[in-house]
Amino acid sequence: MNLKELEERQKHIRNFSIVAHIDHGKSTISDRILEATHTVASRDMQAQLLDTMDLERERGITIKMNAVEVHYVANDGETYIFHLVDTPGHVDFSYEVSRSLAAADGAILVVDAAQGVEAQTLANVYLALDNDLEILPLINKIDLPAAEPEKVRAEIEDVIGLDASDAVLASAKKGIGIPELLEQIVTKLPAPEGDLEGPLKALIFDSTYDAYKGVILTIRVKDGMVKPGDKIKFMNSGAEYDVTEVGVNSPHPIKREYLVAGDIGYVAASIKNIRDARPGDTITTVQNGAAEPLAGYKPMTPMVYSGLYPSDNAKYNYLREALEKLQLNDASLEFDPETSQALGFGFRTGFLGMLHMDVIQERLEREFDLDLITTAPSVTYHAFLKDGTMVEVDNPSELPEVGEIEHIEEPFVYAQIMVPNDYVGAVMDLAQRKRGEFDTMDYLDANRVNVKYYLPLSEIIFEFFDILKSTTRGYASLDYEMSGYRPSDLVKIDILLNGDKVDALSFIVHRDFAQERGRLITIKLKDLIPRRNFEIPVQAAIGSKIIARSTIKAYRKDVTSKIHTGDPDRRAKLLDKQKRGKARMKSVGTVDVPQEAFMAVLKTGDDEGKN
Ligand SMILES: Nc1nc2c(ncn2[C@@H]2O[C@H](COP(=O)(O)OP(=O)(O)OP(=O)(O)O)[C@@H](O)[C@H]2O)c(=O)[nH]1
Repeated sequence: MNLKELEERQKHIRNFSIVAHIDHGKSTISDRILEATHTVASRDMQAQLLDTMDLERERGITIKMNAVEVHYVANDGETYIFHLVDTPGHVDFSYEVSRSLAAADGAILVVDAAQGVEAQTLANVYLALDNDLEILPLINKIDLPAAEPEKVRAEIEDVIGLDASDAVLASAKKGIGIPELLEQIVTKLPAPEGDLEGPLKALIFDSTYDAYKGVILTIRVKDGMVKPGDKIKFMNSGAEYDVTEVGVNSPHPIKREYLVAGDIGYVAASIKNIRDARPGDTITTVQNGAAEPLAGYKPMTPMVYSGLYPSDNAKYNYLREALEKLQLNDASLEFDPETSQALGFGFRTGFLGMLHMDVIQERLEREFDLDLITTAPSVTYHAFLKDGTMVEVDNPSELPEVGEIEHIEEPFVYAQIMVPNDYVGAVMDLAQRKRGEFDTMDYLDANRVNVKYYLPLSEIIFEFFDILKSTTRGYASLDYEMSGYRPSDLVKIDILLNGDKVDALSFIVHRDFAQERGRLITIKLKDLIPRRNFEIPVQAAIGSKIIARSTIKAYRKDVTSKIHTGDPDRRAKLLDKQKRGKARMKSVGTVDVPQEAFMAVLKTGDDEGKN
C-alpha cells in the first residue's frame, strides 16, 4: 500500500474495548459481534468464544483480555476494521481492563437493563475516562421481564454523567440491537491517530509464551510500522530481536505483511528471555528508532500475599519457571523466594485478590501439572519498631517480637457499596462488624443508595463479598480502592501442632477477635488434620500464652478397612484417592497437614449458617 492508501485504511479502523460490571453481558456482546461480522462461521460459533481458557468457560467468567480483528461492511458501503478487546469484569482483574484500555480509542459500556449502574460500571467508566476514551453506552438484556431500559438510561445520565439519549437498547442473547451497535461504532467512535511514517512506537499490552515461537507480544502500534525482518528494540529492557512474524487474531492467528499505526496485533521475534518482554514496555526499531518510550503502565501493587510451595520439594525450580511464564501472561503477578521451616522452599506471591489467587493456583496446577500447597493470604502490615524503623510484613510469621514493636498499621480501603434501600441496615451492620468507619451515603435513585465506608483491607478481601451477597440476596455490588495505612491493635496468633510452632499457619488479627479466632482455628484443624497413632495437641498462642487448645485423638487410619466386599476396583479407587489427597499434604514434623488446613485460618465464623 502507498501512503495515501494507508491513510485511507487508518480512517477505517476502530479500536475499542467492551467494559461492564460483572455478568452484564460483555462476552455475549463480543460473541454477537463476531457472528454479525461473519468472523466466525456459525457452525464454529460457541458461547463466550473469546474466553479461551478452560477455566474461564467452567467458571463462566472472563479472566484474560482478548483482542480480535473483525471486518464490518457499514451502511455507507465501506469496510471497517474493528479491533475488539474483551476484558474481565471482576474487580481482581481490573489491571487487565486498564491495560486493554490503554490500547483502545473507545469503549462500549454495557449496562444491564434490569440491574442498572453497579459498582464496577462506575469503576470502569473512570478507567476509560483516565485513558481519554470515547464511551458508547449500551443497555443490554432488554428481553428480561425485569428490564427497565428507560430508568437505566436516566441512571447512566444522572449517576455517570454520560449522554445516553442514543444508547442502543440491546439483547445480546436474542441478537437485538447489534446492527445499531455496529453502526454506532463506526459513526461515534474515533479512528486511531498516529504517524504512519514516523519511527515505530508500539505498546506491549499483553504477551504469551509459545514453545516454538517464543514470547508472542500483543501490541498496539501508535506510530510507524513493524514487519518481519525488522530489528526491534525494547525501549525499557534494552533487548534487541529480529521480528519473525506479525499478524492479527481473528480470532485465530492470521499472518500479515506488516502492522502499522492504529493496528492491534501480535509480534513474534524468537524471544526466549521472558524478562526482556514485559507488558507496558515500548518497542521501536533499532534503525531510526523512536527517542522516547510510551508512558507504559503504573505498576500494580498486590493486595494480598501468600506462600506457594510445591508439594514435592524437588519441583522448586520448575515452579519458578512456571511462575515466570505466567507472569508474562499476567503482569500483575509478583513473586519472591521464601523459606518456611514447615514447608521448605517456595515463593511469597502477590495477588490482586482472592479470585486472582485461586486462578493462578489453578493455572499452575493445570497448565504446568504442579501440586501446590498455598498458605493463607495476608495483607501487608507496617510494623513500627521501638528503634524508630518500620518493617513491611507480608508474611505473618515474620512479624517482629511483641517487645520490639511500638505499633502496627494496616491497609484500609475506601469501599462503595451500591444496594437497594431495604438492605442498607444489613450492609451497615456488616461493615460495622468488620471494623468499618462510615463515610457517606448517596441516593442513586428513589430505591437505591451508594454507601461508602472505610474498611480494613484484611476484613474486606476474604469473605466480605460473599457475606454481602448473601445478606442482600445478591443485590449489592462492591468496589474499593486503597486509602492508606492506619494504626490498629493487632496481634499475631501462632499455631502449635504437637508442641511445635508451624510458621506457615501463623496469622495476624485484631485483638478483639483473637480469642474467638484462636478457638475456631483449633477446632477446625482438629477436624482437618488426619489422626495418627498418637494424640496430637493443637494450640493457638499469642507469644508464649496459649489462648485455645484442642486435641486430635489417636487413631490408625486405613480407609479400606471398612470395605468387606472385596471389590478390588473400589479398593484401588479409594487407595488412589487417598494417595492423591496426600499430594496436597505436607508432613510437618510428625503431623500431616492438608492444604485446607492452611486456609482454615481465614475462617471467622461470620458466614456460618448463612448458606
Ligand atoms: N436474558 C439475557 N441474558 C443475557 C444477555 N446477555 C448476556 N446474558 C447472560 O448473562 C450472563 C453473563 O453474560 P456474559 O456475557 O458472560 O457477561 P460478562 O459481562 O462477559 O461477564 P464476565 O466476563 O464474567 O465479566 C450469561 O449467562 C449470559 O447468557 C441478554 O441480552 N439477555
